[in-house]
Amino acid sequence: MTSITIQPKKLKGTIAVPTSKSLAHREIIAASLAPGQSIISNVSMSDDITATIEGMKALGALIKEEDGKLYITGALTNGLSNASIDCHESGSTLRFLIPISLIHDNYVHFTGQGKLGSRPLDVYYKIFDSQKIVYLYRENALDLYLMGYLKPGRFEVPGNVSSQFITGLLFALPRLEGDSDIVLTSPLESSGYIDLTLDVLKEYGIQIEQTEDGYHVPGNQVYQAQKSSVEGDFSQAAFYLVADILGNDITITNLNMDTHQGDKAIVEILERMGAKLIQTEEGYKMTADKLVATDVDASNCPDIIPVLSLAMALAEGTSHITNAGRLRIKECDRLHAICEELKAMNVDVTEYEDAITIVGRKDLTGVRLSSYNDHRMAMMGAIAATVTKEPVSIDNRECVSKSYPEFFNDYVKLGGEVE
Ligand SMILES: O=C(O)C1=C[C@@H](OP(=O)(O)O)[C@@H](O)[C@H](O)C1
Ligand SMILES: C=C(OP(=O)(O)O)C(=O)O
Repeated sequence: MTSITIQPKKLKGTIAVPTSKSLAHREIIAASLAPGQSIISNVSMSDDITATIEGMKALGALIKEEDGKLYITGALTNGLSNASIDCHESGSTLRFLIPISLIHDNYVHFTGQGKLGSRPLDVYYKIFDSQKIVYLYRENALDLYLMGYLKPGRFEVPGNVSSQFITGLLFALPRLEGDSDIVLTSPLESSGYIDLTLDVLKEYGIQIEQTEDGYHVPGNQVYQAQKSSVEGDFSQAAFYLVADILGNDITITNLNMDTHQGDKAIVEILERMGAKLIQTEEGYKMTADKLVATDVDASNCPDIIPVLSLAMALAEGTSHITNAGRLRIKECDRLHAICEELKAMNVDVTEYEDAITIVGRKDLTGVRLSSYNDHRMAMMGAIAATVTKEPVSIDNRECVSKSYPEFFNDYVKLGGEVE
C-alpha cells in the first residue's frame, strides 16, 4: 500500500473519463446470458469489471478481449454445476451475480475482500429461506456458499437498502420457467440505477413490466446477443467537473448529455450552486465565478456525494446533504469518512445518522488524509489538493483501481504533481 503526496497545483487539459462501470457490468452480464456472440466496445477495465468478467466466465460464458472490445458468447450451463466467484470488493458483482448463479441448480462459492463481507445481503438470505436455497456464510467476511436454484414467484424486496438486489433479480428472473413479481416494500432509492438495468434488459430483448409497486417479469425469456458500446462515466466525470468549478480547467471529451446515468445529476447540482456548463469543440467543462450553498438529497446519486461535499465546503453558506444513510454501507462508511476528511481540512461539518451539514469557507488546509481504502475518498482527496496551499497526502493510492486504475496517471497528465 503506497502513500502519495500531492503538491497543491491546478490541473488543465482534456481527458476522456473511464466509461460507465455500472453500464459495463450490465452489458457484460446481459451478453453472458445471451446465446450467440455479443461484442461490447469501450469497456474501461477496473478491478470491479474484472470481477464481473471472471464471475460470468465461472458461470459458463466465454469472454475474450481483443482490440479493446469484449467478445462474449453466452453459455450458461444447465443442470447442477459448481462455480467459484471472487467479487474482489465489488458490491455490484456480488449482488448481481448471486441470483444469476441460481438460475439453474448450482453449487456456488462467493468470496471477496475489503469491506464487501460486511455490506448487507440479508435481502437475499430472506429469499433463500423462503425458497429453501441452502446458504452458509461467515460473519463480516465474504465467504458464502449457495446450493439450490430460484423458483419463479413473488419476491418482496425493500427499495431502500440497495438497488443492486433488484437489478440482480431483474437479470435472473426472465430466465426462470414462470412469471415473477418483484414487490417493493419500501420506496426505491438509487432509482437511476434500476433505469440503467431496464435500458440494458430492453436492449437485449428482455421485457419487464413496471407495476404499481414494483416489476412484473415474464419467465422463459431469451436474451438476444447485441453489439454495444459503453459511454463515459458521470460518477467519474463528477471529480473533474467539481475540479473545474474550483478553479481548474479540465475538458471532458466523452460525455453523453442524453445519458440515463443518475450521476449526471452532478451537472444540475453544480449549476444550482452557480456553475455553468460549457460545450467546446473538444467536449464539456464547467466554470463558476462564485459558488453558493445548496441542499442535496443523496438517495438517487450516492456515488457523487464525496466529491460534491468538497464543492460545498468551498461554497458561500451552509449546505445540507440528506437521505445519505446508505453511504455508510459502501466501500467504507462514506458518510463518516467525508466528515473526517473535511474536518481535517478545517471545514465546519456536522455528521448526522443519515445527513451532513457543511458550512462553506474560503479555503482548505492541506493535510494527511486517509483513503479509507475507498476509491472515491482517495479521488476526492486528490481534487482537494488542487485548492489547498499545502500538499495533501493520501494513503493506499492503489485503492483507485476499484473503478479508475489510471486516475493518478491521468492526474499527472493534467499537470498534477504526485510523489
Ligand atoms: O447498480 C449500480 O451500478 C450501482 C448502484 C448504487 O448502489 P446502491 O443501489 O446500493 O445505492 C451505486 O452506489 C453503486 O456504485 C453502483
Ligand atoms: C459503491 C460502489 O460500487 P459497488 O457497490 O459496486 O461496490 C462505487 O463504485 O462507489
